[in-house]
Amino acid sequence: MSQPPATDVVPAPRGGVEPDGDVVIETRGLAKQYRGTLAVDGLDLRVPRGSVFGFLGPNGSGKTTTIRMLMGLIEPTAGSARVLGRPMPGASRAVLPKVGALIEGPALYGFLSGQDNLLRFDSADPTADPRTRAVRVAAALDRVGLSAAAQKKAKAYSLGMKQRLGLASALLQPRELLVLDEPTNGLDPQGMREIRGLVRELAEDGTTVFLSSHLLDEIEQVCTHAAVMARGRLITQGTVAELAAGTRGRLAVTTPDPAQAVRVLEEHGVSELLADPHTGEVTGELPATPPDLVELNAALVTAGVRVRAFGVRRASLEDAFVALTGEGFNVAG
Ligand SMILES: Nc1ncnc2c1ncn2[C@@H]1O[C@H](COP(=O)(O)OP(=O)(O)OP(=O)(O)O)[C@@H](O)[C@H]1O
Repeated sequence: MSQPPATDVVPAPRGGVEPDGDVVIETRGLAKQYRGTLAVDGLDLRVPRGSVFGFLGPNGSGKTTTIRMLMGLIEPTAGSARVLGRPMPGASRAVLPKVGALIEGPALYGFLSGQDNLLRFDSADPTADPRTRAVRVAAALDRVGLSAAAQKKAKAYSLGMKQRLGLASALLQPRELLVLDEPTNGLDPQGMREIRGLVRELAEDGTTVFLSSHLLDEIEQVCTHAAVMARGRLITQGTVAELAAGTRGRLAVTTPDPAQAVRVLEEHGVSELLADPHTGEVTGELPATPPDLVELNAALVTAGVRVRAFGVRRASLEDAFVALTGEGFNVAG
């Protein structure tokens, strides 16, 4: 039998990112125009295989529209998208069986049990083998921790349980890629923790997970990589560590003398100073060559500023977002 010749030629990484073969989602100039709204504008996205990729942006920034194009549910106005190396929507039939997707909440029948919902999903899949159906449904329920509630009607499930059942439906078949649109939306902190734990476990098993969120701390907690969207445009993408390292971190001083503190800090090169009159906290951006923090603190005290707390806050993705867009990460409705 003839084998393709072995080759050790690996395509050169472009711009420090993974070679093409290791990218599960790639878009070029992807755009979607609705009447009067450019929902997605010239998107170049690269999602490395094996990553937990956070697709981050305030409400209305174009995340769902992008996901719908990636899943072949709507046609782009311009540009192209490849998922698992194949063009979308053209190759939907070949690609979608390898992708588990949960978009805008699971569509469940409330009057059916969790188990019966999954049996129904599975029988609607023409590629699913009916002989192994019961086993696969049981395994999916077990995977998301719903075995004990399998016989309960879905309408009696909590929101978190419904979301987990939705995830189970995406896990009935082995998947190379999971696409989750705002998987923790509306969940309480416990429900969020459960979903985050599940996402981590799935990633450990080798599934690439692409999840959208408008919650920065969620992305920081669970994702290895992220892309930041604002108003339909990609602001940046990379590893979460790289994104957060793009900002220097903010100095924070708590004091009953904020006006004086602002003056002293300004003299020492601290910029973008903000004083919160309610908490007495003064924050600011340290200069590129930061002053010695011990001396800075001493300068405040010498100038008569009473210092309750003093420190540098670790740069977060939120800082990165604010630095990149010049706007706060407020959910824009
Ligand atoms: N079917 C549609 N027709 C017209 N405009 C739309 C349609 N779908 C989305 N939009 C608009 O496109 C923009 C992007 O919406 P999209 O839902 O993709 O954002 P999002 O980041 O996913 O936000 P959310 O988290 O609120 O869903 C918004 O201004 C929205 O109003």
